Amino acid sequence: MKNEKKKARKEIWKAYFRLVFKAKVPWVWLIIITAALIGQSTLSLLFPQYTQKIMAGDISKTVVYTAVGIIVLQTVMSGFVRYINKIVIYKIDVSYRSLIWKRLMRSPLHLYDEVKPSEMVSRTAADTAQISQVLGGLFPYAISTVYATAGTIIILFSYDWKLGLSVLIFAPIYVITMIVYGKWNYRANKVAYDRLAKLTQFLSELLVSIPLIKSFVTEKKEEKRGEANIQSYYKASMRRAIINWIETPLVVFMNLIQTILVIVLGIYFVSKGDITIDVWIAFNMYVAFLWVELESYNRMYIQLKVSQGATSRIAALVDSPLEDYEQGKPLTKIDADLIFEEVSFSYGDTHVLKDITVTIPHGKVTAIVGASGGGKSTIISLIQRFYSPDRGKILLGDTPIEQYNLEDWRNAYSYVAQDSLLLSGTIRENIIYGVKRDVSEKEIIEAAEAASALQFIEEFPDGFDTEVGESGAKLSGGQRQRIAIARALLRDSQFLLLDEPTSSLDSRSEKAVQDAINHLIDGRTVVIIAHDLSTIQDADQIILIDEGKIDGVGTHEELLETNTLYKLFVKLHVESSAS
Ligand SMILES: Nc1ncnc2c1ncn2[C@@H]1O[C@H](COP(=O)(O)OP(=O)(O)OP(=O)(O)O)[C@@H](O)[C@H]1O
Repeated sequence: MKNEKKKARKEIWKAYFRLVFKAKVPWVWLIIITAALIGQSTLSLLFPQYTQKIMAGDISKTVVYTAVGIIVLQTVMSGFVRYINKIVIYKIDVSYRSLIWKRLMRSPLHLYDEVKPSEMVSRTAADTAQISQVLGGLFPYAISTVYATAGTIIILFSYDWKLGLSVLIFAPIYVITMIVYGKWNYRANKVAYDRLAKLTQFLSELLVSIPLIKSFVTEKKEEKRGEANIQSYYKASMRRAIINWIETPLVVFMNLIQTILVIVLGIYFVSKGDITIDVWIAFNMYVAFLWVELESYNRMYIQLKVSQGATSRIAALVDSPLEDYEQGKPLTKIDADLIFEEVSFSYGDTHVLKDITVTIPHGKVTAIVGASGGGKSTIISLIQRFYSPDRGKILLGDTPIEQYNLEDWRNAYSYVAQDSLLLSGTIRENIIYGVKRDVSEKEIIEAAEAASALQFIEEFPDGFDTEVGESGAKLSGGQRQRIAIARALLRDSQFLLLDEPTSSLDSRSEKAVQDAINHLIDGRTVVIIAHDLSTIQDADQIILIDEGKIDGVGTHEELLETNTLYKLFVKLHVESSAS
């Protein structure tokens, strides 16, 4: 257990170390801020010496002006330090946010299976802010505080070692108390942070599910769940506030004991003639200074501990492998048969595909059919190289597909999903999204027309300049699908992957989208997951998938003759259409 803790501590330091070198940390600014803080501490260390001189009756111009100069310089520097510090923190912030954003764009899809999108949001926004506070704020302060503490202790001893010892004897009691308190305070902080993260996750998930909540009339239930989360965060915050508050009386109490000790000992030494009153006053100022420094260790410790969660999450993201867009054979077209050779695949422990061996012929339409959850979409994901098979190979002709450059591979096909997502922006921007060549207005109009989308687009007052809203929310499902088909037409890939593009539509929209699909698939290699009998019947080849295995391959007629499951599938389909 102890060893594990030690290992975890070592790991977290390693994570800080790695992160420092992963992003563009503004080293020059960091050095400037650290130097400025050390300069400020040096002024603080000098000031009591001039106070002492004045107390001893030396009111020469040099002494008075220097003392005033120190105060003025300190005030100016503290403003400067605060300003520079903000700059450093923002610069670090921006470099980590950019780094994380780039990694999120280049991370393989399975990362998103493991981490919820709302958590990704908090990694990009909140976790990065914590790291930059630590690297840009805490580390320079820690260096200058260590410098100031060492300086104060040396000066205290140089005044009078017995008085110095009286302070130092008391310091361990203070440090131990503060470590115990610090751990307690850290736990309270952590609970509050965790509950805030839970509340944020809850809100981001629920707010995109409002239609679901309304249609199932679960508002009251969700109100209660939300209220429970809000209250739970409130309680943790209150607890944290009380524990934070305890710090003040605790420090005041210990400060009092220390001050009494210094006063009593001071009176004793002054009365004995060992030290003068001015030395004693300066000594007291240094003791007060030391307390301020010791207090800041406690705050830094808590900040460091609280930031550890964020650090390890960001380090895990930064260390996870990225998709490689650079290596691999160049490819312009997918122009050979696609061959699955004994392909098996699992999502974690869920075995989905088992020993799939099949050929998707070039230039033909292949329909994949089968019961829900059988693994049809997974086949399309494997073709897109979102995941790699656990066993077996997928070949283009006789070359394994992972040998091709990934960017070329993904540029070589077009994909239309079950419910196509659009991005906020205009209809035009969405139609040309991902089309990597210049397209004329005429081409856009032609693509929209072929996708049976022109009519509804022209009915909008702003036509192609109509804003589609977040994720295309201002359009209907059928309209979104037709825009996605227009996009696929403009990409003009010879290889198409269509994942039940009409599944979520009513029969009128389905008809419009079906017309668009017929335009799209004409003369191309197509893999289409289909549920409508007309698409299936027209396909050159049908692959019937059942529970991750291939149950039959052939044309509609062949399968009707030979495959019991297919016969049942068609019978059910005809019955459901009739009803
Ligand atoms: N990202 C994922 N992580 C874990 N399991 C997954 C993931 N995607 C799919 N699955 C599981 O894999 C199995 C096959 O899913 P897949 O989407 O390939 O089936 P499908 O035949 O396309 O189903 P449908 O017709 O309902 O779309 C299901 O049991 C599903 O729960």
